[in-house]
Amino acid sequence: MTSSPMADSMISVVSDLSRQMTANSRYQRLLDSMQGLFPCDAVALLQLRDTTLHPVAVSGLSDDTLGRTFVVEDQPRFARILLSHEPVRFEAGCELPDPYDGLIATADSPLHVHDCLGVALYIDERPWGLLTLDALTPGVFDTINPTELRTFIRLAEATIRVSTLIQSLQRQVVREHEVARLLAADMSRSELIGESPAIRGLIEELDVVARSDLAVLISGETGTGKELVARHLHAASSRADAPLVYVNCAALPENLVESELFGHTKGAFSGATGTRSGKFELADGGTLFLDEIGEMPLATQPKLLRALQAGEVQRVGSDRYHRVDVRVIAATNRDLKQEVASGRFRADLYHRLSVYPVLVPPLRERGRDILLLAGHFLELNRRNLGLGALRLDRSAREALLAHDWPGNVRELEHLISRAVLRLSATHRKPGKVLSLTAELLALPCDSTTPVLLSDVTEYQQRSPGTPSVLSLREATDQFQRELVCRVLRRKGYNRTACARELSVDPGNFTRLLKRLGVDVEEMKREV
Ligand SMILES: Nc1ncnc2c1ncn2[C@@H]1O[C@H](COP(=O)(O)OP(=O)(O)OP(=O)(O)O)[C@@H](O)[C@H]1O
Repeated sequence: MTSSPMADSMISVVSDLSRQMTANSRYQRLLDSMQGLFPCDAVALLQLRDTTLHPVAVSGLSDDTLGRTFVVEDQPRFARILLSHEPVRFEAGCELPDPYDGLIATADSPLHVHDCLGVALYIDERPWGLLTLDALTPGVFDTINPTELRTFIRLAEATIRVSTLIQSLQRQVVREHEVARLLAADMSRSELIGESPAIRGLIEELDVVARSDLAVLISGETGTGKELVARHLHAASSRADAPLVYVNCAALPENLVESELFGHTKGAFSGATGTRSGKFELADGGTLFLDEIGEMPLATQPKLLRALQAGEVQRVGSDRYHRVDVRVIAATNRDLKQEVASGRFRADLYHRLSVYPVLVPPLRERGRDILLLAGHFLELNRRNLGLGALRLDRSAREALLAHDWPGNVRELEHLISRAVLRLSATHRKPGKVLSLTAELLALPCDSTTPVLLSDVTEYQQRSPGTPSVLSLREATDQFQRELVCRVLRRKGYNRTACARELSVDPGNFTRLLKRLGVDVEEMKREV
């Protein structure tokens, strides 16, 4: 039995359908079969995205063709092919400009003698893109059998259909994994510990507002538990089975804000190597938590406001809008009303976000909750370090209750972790109940940045010029100032990079600079 070239090509393309390969290789193999079957010097497959054609596979055209795009409006040949449901042929003498002018890899004769043929491809009745064939020999397309061409086009459409289906399933799997990861993180930490009237009142209020979809603005000093409050709200809401997506507005680089929040299409900007969903899309059906909202630059606030008002987002580089169903919770340790008054925060965005304002009380107003929380952190550390029972002795309890906690619950958490670590280094006997004393707690004056007491002592010994009468607070500040300046210089005055290096939240880092009186702009000028 003899086989025809058409039958061989069909068998090759059809068997590729059931093979595992990337969309690009699938398309490339389709074009190779096409070039073997029909007399031509170049073939190309172009995908229509909005109003532009993007080459996704080429054969016989110069390598850079894949990096180009063709605006349909500027290319009358492509426009004509897209409008037709039949193959469109452009004879050698056709006056319309050739989009591949200069791109045919083997061309050594003048381009105007080309024969071109193009076919629009349809997937689910909608135009997907087009296939083009170019030949250097005029009239060569006369020999093409129209039935074979039609058969091949249907096969090409089936290949594209399979490929897009596989891609969308892969995207769905990636999204589901991401959602599952976020859900697991949500489940883990949303319990708010506290029995004081301040915390009981807060929890009652949260349980009421959780049932609604109102935008909540959580305010409170640093480390009071605003993120935990957001987790609690989400976990108690009807959206608990959908993700809570976290965005740190202080850490969003200004040039990437839009792409982080709304996503981007492939090639939207240099570095955008693939299509990516933004935080809004990831939070669809769930909650978007905008932490440190007060740090969001004024220039980006209108973009956020627009998305919140319209309930739809546009990926960077795309003309299309996606509807999203997102509940927004924002948090700040700034006085946002004051920020509005001084022109640093937009009033309209403030009103949009603060439909239901919630204030998280500072730790110093929670009375004996300090001891409950200390017990909670002791237990966490005990488990992590595999220790036996741990307790606070009387001196430790009194010291904890007497301190005014400028760094709030986070300060307490760090303090207990350090003390347990010190204790575990010296007492390793199994089965013994270990007691934490006030001395071991070594309560610092400020712990927004966890600096060890030993670091400060070492600093004082290293700096002969430092007067020995420095208080612990002064010595700590001086040590922090020097450390911060050193890291700033090393990191080219990039605050985000410095915050990362010092393991400090970027918002806290900015506040630390302010407190220490470090003026980055001034430092730059001095260089
Ligand atoms: N009531 C609480 N019960 C248990 N843990 C708490 C409580 N409040 C805060 N924490 C813990 O204290 C730490 C700091 O809390 P969180 O990060 O929520 O504070 P924050 O107010 O968002 O801080 P920042 O203003 O710096 O962003 C976290 O580890 C959190 O789990």
